[in-house]
Amino acid sequence: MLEKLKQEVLEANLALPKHGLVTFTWGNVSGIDREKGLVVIKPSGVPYTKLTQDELVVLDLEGNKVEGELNPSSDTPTHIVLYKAFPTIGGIVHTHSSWATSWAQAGRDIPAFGTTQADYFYGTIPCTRPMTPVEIAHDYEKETGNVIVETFQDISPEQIPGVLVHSHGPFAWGTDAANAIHNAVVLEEVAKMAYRTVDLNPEISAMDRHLLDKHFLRKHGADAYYGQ
Ligand SMILES: O=C(CO)[C@@H](O)[C@H](O)COP(=O)(O)O
Repeated sequence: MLEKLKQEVLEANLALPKHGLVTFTWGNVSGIDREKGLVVIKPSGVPYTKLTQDELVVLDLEGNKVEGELNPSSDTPTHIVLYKAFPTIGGIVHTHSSWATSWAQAGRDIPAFGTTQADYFYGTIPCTRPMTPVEIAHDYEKETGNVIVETFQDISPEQIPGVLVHSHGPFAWGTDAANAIHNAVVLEEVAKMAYRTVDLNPEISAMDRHLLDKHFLRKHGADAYYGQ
């Protein structure tokens, strides 16, 4: 079942340690087959060095396990909420990557200070509000998805393919698992750059809108400024 998607999700999970985005078993990647309404995700707590395609878990969008012997990632409810709320995304990555997690723990949005961020994020990368004691006690992982959706009520997930979950860490997404990994790597890099930017110049403000538009809106399409 879903062999091609499983291969994509396995490769994306194995890319997490390769890119230095995870320590031990932290983090997880999933992908979705929209036609079948099925999600493939990493099993919970399994070391990446030992992860195999057969250990991936398949679930439906109600969270019912369809295939797999192991328990799915503990963050599965978050992934499912996001797949339901953001119908154009095909893959989701969660990490505790150091720089992005530091912004999440500080409860800070990451403003767009430069073209590196502007090429992938059309402005500020938001941090969610803190969750309430009731939300935490009720179903932390599902409520994490809900607070991300709340944060994006006026933001396009295609234009800002990532978020910082307050007191937890980053989630990134994309058209598929590989694209979500790409956005997760960029998120961590711009989190590092932004910290150093503010450290070098505490008075710095977000980048000029015209430059942001040029880079985000003109990076793709017929008159793209970048690539072949
Ligand atoms: O934040 C947490 C646990 O507190 C999770 O995001 C772990 O980092 C990954 O959990 P699994 O995907 O292995 O269940």
